[in-house]
Amino acid sequence: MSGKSKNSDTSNTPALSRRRLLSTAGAAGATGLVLGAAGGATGYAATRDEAPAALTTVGSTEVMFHGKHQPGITTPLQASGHLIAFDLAPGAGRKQAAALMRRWSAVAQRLMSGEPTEGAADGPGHDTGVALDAGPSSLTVTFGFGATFFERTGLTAHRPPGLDPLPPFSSDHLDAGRSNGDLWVQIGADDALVAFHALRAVQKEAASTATVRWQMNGFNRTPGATAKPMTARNLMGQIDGTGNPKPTDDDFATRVFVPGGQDPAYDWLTGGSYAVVRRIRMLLDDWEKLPVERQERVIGRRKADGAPLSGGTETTAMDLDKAGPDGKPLIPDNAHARISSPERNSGAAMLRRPFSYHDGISRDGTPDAGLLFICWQADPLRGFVPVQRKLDRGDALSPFIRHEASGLFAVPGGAAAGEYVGQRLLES
Ligand SMILES: C=CC1=C(C)c2cc3[nH]c(cc4nc(cc5[nH]c(cc1n2)c(C)c5CCC(=O)O)C(CCC(=O)O)=C4C)c(C)c3C=C
Ligand SMILES: [Fe+2]
Repeated sequence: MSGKSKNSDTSNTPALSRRRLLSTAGAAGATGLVLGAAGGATGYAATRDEAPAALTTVGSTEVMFHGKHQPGITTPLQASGHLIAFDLAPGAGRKQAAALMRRWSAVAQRLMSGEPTEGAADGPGHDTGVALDAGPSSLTVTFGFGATFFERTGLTAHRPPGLDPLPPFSSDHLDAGRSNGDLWVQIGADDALVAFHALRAVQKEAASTATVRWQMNGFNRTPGATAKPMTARNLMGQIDGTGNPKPTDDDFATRVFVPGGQDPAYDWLTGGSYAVVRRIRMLLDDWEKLPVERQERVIGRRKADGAPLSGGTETTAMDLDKAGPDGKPLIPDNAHARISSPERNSGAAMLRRPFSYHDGISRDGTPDAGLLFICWQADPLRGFVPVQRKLDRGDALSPFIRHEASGLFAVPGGAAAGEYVGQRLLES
């Protein structure tokens, strides 16, 4: 696995990075927990010359930048994530946006392969050194365009209908300042410093072309923290992601990626996808007061192992018709998993790929924590929108969550070698 892409859609020959060759972080891989314990308490300082050793799988795993689809969509969840949205600066139009996408793509490619950025010491491309000792660590950088990007760049004829604004939902408590944006970048990595390094590089390259509109930070479980790989848990403690479409499903690609052969005006989006981003706060003080059996009825699945309340294991299909001895359905009528299931939504499905977030404690003492819900689909009107409409009308989870920010972005297909992301739109 070492040095190989985990993303089959973007897999390619792995590059041996300079950073990896110079790395002394391999010592962490070799000594593992010992370094973890000592390093954590006292910091680590080499006391004698130590031969560089191979990086662990976590550090050395590289996801390819070039490919049919952008990385960060089917890539396994990473431990650390940053979302950042930009607005084009006054006076910046199509030409400046194209130059920015070219710069961002070059930076993303270098960082994802474990190389530092390149640039003059006093320029935006100057590497900050934050990730110097680390390998690629499954870094992905994914770029998207919001509806307003097309007006700003004079490309409204190429704005796809899938970018029409999301409808309002009764449960929305949206903060406009933390919603939408001309450009959106999703960064994920299995090392927090590698992810932060990429965030700074992306922000600095935006230079005078685009200004930050909002930025959010998230996390997931660290690879290796569980005895076996498993579906992630969220901050409510639930196993979250079980019902996701699987890359092995026959209809996976048609559900998640925009097909070719549509209106030529939107050809640039072939192989791309739409990302719906929602910052959903969890009202954890209320949730944690519920006994586990009630929590399980809210979702319709068991907390310990994610199995449906109709029986079986996590991977057993939910039996929505199965009733208990009292004649009532074992998976309650308002259970979140029932209401959101494709079976109850004319097949509507999406690939959920979230990060958890914790932004500290609010003045009232409650944690500002929840889910940076990101879902991917070929068409939001056949993915997020119908499902959220239905959830909005009677989901048992609703009293325990609050949608606080929202974004919808068209994410172009992956860049071919020698191309930058979005080139097919910006040079159409
Ligand atoms: C509109 C889409 C969805 C929002 C918003 C949403 C928020 C949300 N969900 C959980 C926790 C769980 N969701 C689960 C399943 C599930 N959720 C959605 C959609 C939205 N969730 C779908 C399509 C599904 C899959 C349904 C199916 O096919 O069975 C589950 C069960 C496990 C799983 O399948 O992933 C949990 C748990 C939270 C906490 C949350 C907002 C904070
Ligand atoms: Fe859900």
